[in-house]
Amino acid sequence: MKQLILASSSPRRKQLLELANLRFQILASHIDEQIHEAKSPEQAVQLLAYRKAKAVADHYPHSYVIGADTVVVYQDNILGKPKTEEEAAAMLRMLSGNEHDVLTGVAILSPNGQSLFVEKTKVFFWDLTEEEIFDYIATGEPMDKAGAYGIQGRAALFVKRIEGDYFNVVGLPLSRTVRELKRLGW
Ligand SMILES: Cc1cn([C@H]2C[C@H](O)[C@@H](COP(=O)(O)OP(=O)(O)OP(=O)(O)O)O2)c(=O)[nH]c1=O
Repeated sequence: MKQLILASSSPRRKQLLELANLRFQILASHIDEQIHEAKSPEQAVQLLAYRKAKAVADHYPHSYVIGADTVVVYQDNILGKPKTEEEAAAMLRMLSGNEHDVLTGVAILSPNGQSLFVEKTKVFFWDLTEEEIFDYIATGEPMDKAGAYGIQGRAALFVKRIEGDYFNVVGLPLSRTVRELKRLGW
C-alpha cells in the first residue's frame, strides 16, 4: 500500500495537508537548518526542503515524502524564525509599510521520481506602530514563524493585500503540492 509522509513538525503544514483529504503520517526530521552554500533564497528553501524530505525518505524509500521550508525575503534580508523578541521586533519594523516575498520550497520524494519547486507570494503590510508591534510580540505568535508573523493569526490585521497563494504564506502551497503528488502517481 502506498504511504504518504509529511516530514514536518509544523502544526500548520499538518492542518493544510489535512484539507486535501489525503491519508498521511507525520515524521519530523531534525536537520541542521544552516546553509552556507545557497546562492539565493530560492536555492536555500529548495535545499532545506529537500534535506528535510531526504532525511525521512532514506528510511522509507517506498513512500511519498513531503518536506518544506518557508522564509520571508525583504530586499536582501532572508528572515527565518526570530531567536529573540528583539529580533522579532526588528523584523516587524522592516516589514512595516513595505512589501516582501514569502518563499516556500517544497520537495516531494517518491518511488516514481521527485518534484522540487519554490512558490512565491508577495505580501504588502500596512504601517505598524510600535504599540502594534509590541502587543503582537506579547501574544507569543511571532516566535516560531518565519519573518516573525503568522498571517493566519493576529498578524492578519497587518496585511493590506497579497499576490499569490495564501497557503504558501502559511507554510505549504497546497494546490501545487497536491498536483505534483498526483503527477508523481499518488
Ligand atoms: C510567514 C509565515 C510563516 N509561518 C510559519 C510556517 C513555518 O511553520 C514557519 C517557518 O519555519 P520552517 O523552518 O519552514 O518550518 P518549521 O520549523 O515550522 O517546521 P519543519 O521544519 O519541521 O517543517 O513559519 C506561518 O505559520 N505563517 C506565516 O504567515
